[in-house]
Amino acid sequence: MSDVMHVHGGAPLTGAITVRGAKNFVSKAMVASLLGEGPSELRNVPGIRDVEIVRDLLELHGVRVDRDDRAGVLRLDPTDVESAHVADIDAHAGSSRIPILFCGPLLHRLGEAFIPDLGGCRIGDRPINFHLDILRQFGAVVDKRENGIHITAPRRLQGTKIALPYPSVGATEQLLLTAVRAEGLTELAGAAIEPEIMDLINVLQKMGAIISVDTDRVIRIEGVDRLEGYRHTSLPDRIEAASWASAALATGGDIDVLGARQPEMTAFLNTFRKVGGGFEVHDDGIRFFHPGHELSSIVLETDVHPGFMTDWQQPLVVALTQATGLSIVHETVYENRFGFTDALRGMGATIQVYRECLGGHPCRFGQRNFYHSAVISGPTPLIAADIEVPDLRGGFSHLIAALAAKGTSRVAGIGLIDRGYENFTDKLAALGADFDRD
Ligand SMILES: CC(=O)N[C@H]1[C@@H](OP(=O)(O)OP(=O)(O)OC[C@H]2O[C@@H](n3ccc(=O)[nH]c3=O)[C@H](O)[C@@H]2O)O[C@H](CO)[C@@H](O)[C@@H]1O
Ligand SMILES: C=C(OP(=O)(O)O)C(=O)O
Repeated sequence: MSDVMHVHGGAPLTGAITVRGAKNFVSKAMVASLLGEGPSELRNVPGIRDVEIVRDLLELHGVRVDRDDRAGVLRLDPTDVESAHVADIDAHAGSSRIPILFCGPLLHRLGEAFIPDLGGCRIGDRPINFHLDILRQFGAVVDKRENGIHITAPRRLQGTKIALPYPSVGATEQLLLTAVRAEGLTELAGAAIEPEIMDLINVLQKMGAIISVDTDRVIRIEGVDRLEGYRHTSLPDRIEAASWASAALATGGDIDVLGARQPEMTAFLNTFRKVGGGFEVHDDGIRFFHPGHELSSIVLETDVHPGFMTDWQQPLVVALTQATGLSIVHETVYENRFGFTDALRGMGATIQVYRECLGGHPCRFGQRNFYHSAVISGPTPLIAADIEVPDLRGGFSHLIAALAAKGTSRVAGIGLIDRGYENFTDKLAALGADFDRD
């Protein structure tokens, strides 16, 4: 399929679509299957590229993967896990953030692992220093190579006490996937507590792990000698759900997001309401709609859970171009997540980015050279343009902008969006969008 879409915008998106399992959970649960003695079964798995990447990596390590795409079921059998050939793994360099999470499970099973350089969205430097510090504290030896890292465990990994300088999602998952089979107790202070992490803890507990989570971001794990396979149904993708909600608002539409759930989206729903968006939580999902009157400008800071998630920011900014007055958005999780606003400016949006922390609280990126605050002045009608998709969420935001804009936009690099949005062109068609993807 072509990587270019021609979008004939200017009409509201209306109708119902379904979201399935969360990109940021399913890929981790797939890695967790490596820890089990027997097969695991994961349900509500979306057909996105990140799932394919992790499936390939698991297969390269000897995991047998059977899938039923329609039903969204993956069966993962790690009985014959073996070291993969470095050259094969190397081919996955730059593909996603997930390979670094193979460290703990592979060290427990094989005593060594080669991890290719990571990919994922280029929205900041995204170092892996917390991950490596954690692994070293468990007793692993890390050797940096040209295209990745080689990591070994000269003896069984030992439980340890760690405090994270920032509640990193990936580093918390690294710790969980390593501590569950390490010898003795592990305590993590300053842990991330995103819903996807809580669902990973559900999976690990089903496998036989002993994990407790305190309300003060402290997680304690008692290592065990053996874990079994699991059967689990993924929580829904709250980022995809919020993306469609923002699309409804930006295009003046009405989208029923089947599968979306309220508990993981509290912070988003509060903000959506403050902007003036309407929503209705029902048994099968959440319906999001434009209220038919003016939208309100807001002041917003992204944050770790339970705050307003950074991955919700880019789609919502498009909707804020249609709100009356000045909105301020302070991005505190990534230092470089406003690059996508260049294209929006080219489409008629009035958005200025600043180095200062404008949201109210100083963050790690203040007084440095990072344009991590944005002021959006609206409402401004959007006009069609030629756009190049920069990353996953920025790309979806550009699509929303093209759908809201009158005229025909050419959106290139659309394949990047497949990494995290299942069948998005079918869903757009179901919502009445007018486009060609040749
Ligand atoms: C696949 C996946 O689940 N991706 C999500 C995950 O990314 P990911 O797990 O990569 O994000 P982190 O929570 O680790 O990153 C948060 C911040 O910590 C910094 N950091 C992180 C690790 C480290 O070793 N050193 C360090 O400095 C990062 O540069 C960033 O500024 O959580 C992010 C925050 O909710 C989401 O935006 C991503 O969608
Ligand atoms: C930043 C994201 O993903 P990743 O960590 O996979 O790059 C995202 O999903 O918005």
